[in-house]
Formats: sequence, C-alpha cells, structure tokens
Amino acid sequence: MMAPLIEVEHLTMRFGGLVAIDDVSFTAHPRSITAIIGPNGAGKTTVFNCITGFYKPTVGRLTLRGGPGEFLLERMRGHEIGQKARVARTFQNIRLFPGMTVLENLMVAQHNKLMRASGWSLLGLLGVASFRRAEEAAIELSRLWLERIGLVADADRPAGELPYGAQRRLEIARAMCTEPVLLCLDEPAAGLNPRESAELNELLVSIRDRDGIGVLLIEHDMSVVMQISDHIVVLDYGRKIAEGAPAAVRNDPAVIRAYLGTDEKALDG
Ligand SMILES: Nc1ncnc2c1ncn2[C@@H]1O[C@H](COP(=O)(O)OP(=O)(O)OP(=O)(O)O)[C@@H](O)[C@H]1O
Repeated sequence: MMAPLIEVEHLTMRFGGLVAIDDVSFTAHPRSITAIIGPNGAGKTTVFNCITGFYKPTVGRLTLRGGPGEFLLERMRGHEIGQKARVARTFQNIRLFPGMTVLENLMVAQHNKLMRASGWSLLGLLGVASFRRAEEAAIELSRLWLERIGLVADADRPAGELPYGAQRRLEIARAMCTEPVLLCLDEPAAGLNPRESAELNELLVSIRDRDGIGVLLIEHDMSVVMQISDHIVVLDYGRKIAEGAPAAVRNDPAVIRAYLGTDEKALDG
C-alpha cells in the first residue's frame, strides 16, 4: 500500500457548544477515491472545510504528503492550501463564472500560475517569453480538459448556458486545471440524472487512474459512492462509525442503523 496522501488525525471541530466533528481519524491515498458519507448534519462538509482551510480545527493534525512536499494543513491559510499544498475543491452549489465562456473558466483557474510566469509585472505580461510559454501551456491544459469532459464544441459558450451535468463536469475540470494532488468534491452528483451521473463516475475514475491523484468525495448518491469508491469513511453525529471497502460498509450494522429512519437513499446503489 502506498503512503497516505492525507492523514487526518484526531480531528475535532466545535462551534460554541456544538461538537460538529469529534475525534475523527482517517487516511486517503493517492490514486484512489475515498468517500465520506453519513446522514445530514453528520459533519462531512465540516471535514472538507477543515482540510481546505476554511475552518481552523479545534483539535487535530492534517498532514498532506504529495507533490511538492509535506504540509501540516491545520497551520496553513486557505489560499496556501490551494497554491502550495495543491488541494483543490468544488462546492455543493455550482460556483462557475456563468457569464464567462467555458474556456475562460478554465483559463481563470490558471491565473496564479500565469502571474507567476509574468514575474508579477506588466512588463512580464507584455513581453517576456516565459509568460508566452506559460500562456500556451495553460491553453493546452484547458483544451485537454475540454476534451476529457466532452465540451470542446462548447468552448466559446457562456458556462451558465450549459446543461447542469456539463456545468458540474466543468467545475471538476476547472479544479483539475490547478494541477492538484488532492481533489475534494462536495456532492458532485447532486441533481444529476442517471446518464449524467454515469458520466461523472467515468470522469472520476479516469482522474484516479490516468492522472493518479487522490479524490476525496462527499456524496449522498449511493450509486456513485458504491460503484467508484476504493474506501469509504462513515460519519454520524460527528463521529466515525465505520470505514472500509464499499461491500463491507454497506453491510455494516452500525451504518445501516445510522441510515434507518433517515430519508437518505438506500445503501444498495
Ligand atoms: N459555521 C458553523 N457554525 C455552527 N455550526 C455549524 C457550522 N458549520 C456546521 N455546523 C454544524 O455542524 C454540524 C455538521 O454540519 P456539516 O455541514 O458538516 O454536516 P454534513 O454532514 O455536511 O451535512 P449535509 O449532508 O446536510 O451537507 C451540523 O450540526 C451543523 O449545523
């Protein structure tokens, strides 16, 4: 087994008197899809918000080893976690720039890289060869991702005009254009029809197998979770109640109990 990409140890997050995450530990590996599941309010999004620096954990250590080195995420600010530790995320609600074209959305994601190549100066932007090369590489990466998500023909359309499923794929492509080592996806299948969610599965599997990066996934749609996850972590009321391979988790009595009496979809997706 490869060394973990991210190691979450004793993560605890309190909001006043409310314990949203209570001493949760788990690991996620490169070249694998790790899903975090659990009923509403279990603490899944809070785990993401701690990993991506939106919240500072009350207790816990979040170690990321991959790409450029080793990072203790709980000590870093959100933008550093994105740019230095190379963790990318998408959100439950779509956050594309709807008035920009599909291609522009992918180029904007590479803004930091381009500005670095310019030496952060106007002169650099106007004349320096390194900027031109970086710009060409950025266009090339955008084109590659347009192909991967099947949107080459839509490159010049405003992103807001795309069907919902295509917007979801574009968001994932945009995150991939930042060249992350860890990709965190918050409910990417929400609102998708069965064909779109099958396309999403294919895309995520290809990100794992072709790009070799680690995917951390919060998802309610069990047809996605059970089909593509390598490892599942189950939260309930802020605690980890189970983890393991899909087949084991699906038959775990504690997991079945946690889902009984909720309006979640059945575990047999
Ligand atoms: N900023 C905050 N301030 C206070 N309480 C919060 C905050 N963020 C989350 N919580 C609480 O923490 C608990 C866990 O919420 P979280 O959103 O992480 O759950 P979730 O598993 O992602 O739920 P869902 O599946 O509904 O998205 C909930 O009780 C929620 O109300």
